[in-house]
Amino acid sequence: MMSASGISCGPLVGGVIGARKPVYDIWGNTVNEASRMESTGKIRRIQVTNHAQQLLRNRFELKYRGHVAVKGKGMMETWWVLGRKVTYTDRKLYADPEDKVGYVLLD
Ligand SMILES: Nc1ncnc2c1ncn2[C@@H]1O[C@H](COP(=O)(O)OP(=O)(O)OP(=O)(O)O)[C@@H](O)[C@H]1O
Repeated sequence: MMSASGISCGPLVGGVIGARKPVYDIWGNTVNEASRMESTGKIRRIQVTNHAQQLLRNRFELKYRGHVAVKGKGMMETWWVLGRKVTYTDRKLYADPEDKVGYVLLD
């Protein structure tokens, strides 16, 4: 199965609604943004908001996408998540022991 993914970070409200058939759901601007990151993204890519990128950038390799038109929000700056950053302690993942920093591509 091929899918696009989106991530946003921020406040939201979660809870169970329904008496006969209770379901847990989440609501808020953050949820809508995450959904828009998915719907304006690309297959096999992870698109994230500015706030999410700030929280991820120390541990993940990101690439600036630019301004994206988002329904209900206007233009938003977004980033692609390329993969996890590999640190010195992860060097065993590399054949070259001197290759101290790199990243693992997701695709
Ligand atoms: N709890 C949730 N789980 C998954 N997706 C959600 C959730 N809440 C909102 N969304 C999705 O976030 C998007 C933005 O929500 P919004 O309230 O702006 O809807 P809308 O303006 O009617 O958008 P659309 O035209 O996409 O239906 C919608 O596509 C909606 O399906």
